[in-house]
Amino acid sequence: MNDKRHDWTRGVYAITDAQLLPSDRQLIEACRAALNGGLALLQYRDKSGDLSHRLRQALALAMLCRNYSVPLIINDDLALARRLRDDGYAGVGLHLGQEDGSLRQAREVLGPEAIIGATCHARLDLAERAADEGASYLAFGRFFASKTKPEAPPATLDLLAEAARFGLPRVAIGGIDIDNVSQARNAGAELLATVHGVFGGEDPETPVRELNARLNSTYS
Ligand SMILES: Cc1ncc(COP(=O)(O)OP(=O)(O)O)c(N)n1
Ligand SMILES: Cc1ncsc1CCOP(=O)(O)O
Ligand SMILES: [Mg+2]
Repeated sequence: MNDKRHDWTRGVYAITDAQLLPSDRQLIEACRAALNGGLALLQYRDKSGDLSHRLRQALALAMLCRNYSVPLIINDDLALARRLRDDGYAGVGLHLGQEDGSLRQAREVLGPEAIIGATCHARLDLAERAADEGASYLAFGRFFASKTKPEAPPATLDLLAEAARFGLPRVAIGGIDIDNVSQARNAGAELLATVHGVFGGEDPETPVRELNARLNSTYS
């Protein structure tokens, strides 16, 4: 991470989706537009299982994010995050769900500076364990109906206030869009993560700017 001024702990956290962005060109152009709108974090989320495809796309996104001083978060894949950091992309981090391996081990592999996020669903016990194992942020949700993961377990917004005790940035995820982003923010989320809220339309820059307009005045 080469720009100490970028505060990744608050704002819009966009997550890519291969169904919405099927080609390399669509992925890069959409992420460039979203970054122009002002992202706190960008996550590359690929479920193809094609490791060469994943490496090619992740390298392109790591180059792009470095130009904007925005950390790129790799979903699921510790080896890929490690490869990118070893290749000089110091801002690259990792997001781990409950089925994606040990956060403690990921912290040992990636070192103390890497951003490593954890899925906590609607459970404070998972948040406590993740915090103990070295998580950089805690993700809760889904709070609203999700087009991307309708099957994700539901959570209620009061959970976010309870999660303040861990002293880590709180991420809200699941159906986050311009109509409910203020609700999630006012409930305590510092980071607002979304797939369709940013990449579901034609031009990602506009929704990111609109989300930021709702959020910026709420941070002291
Ligand atoms: C910021 C953020 N929060 C939650 C998730 C979900 O992770 P996970 O439960 O591992 O599910 P998949 O996204 O891997 O299908 C996330 N990716 N990012
Ligand atoms: C990855 C993930 N984890 C819980 S909900 C979700 C999907 C978020 O996508 P959307 O913002 O389109 O609901
Ligand atoms: Mg996962």
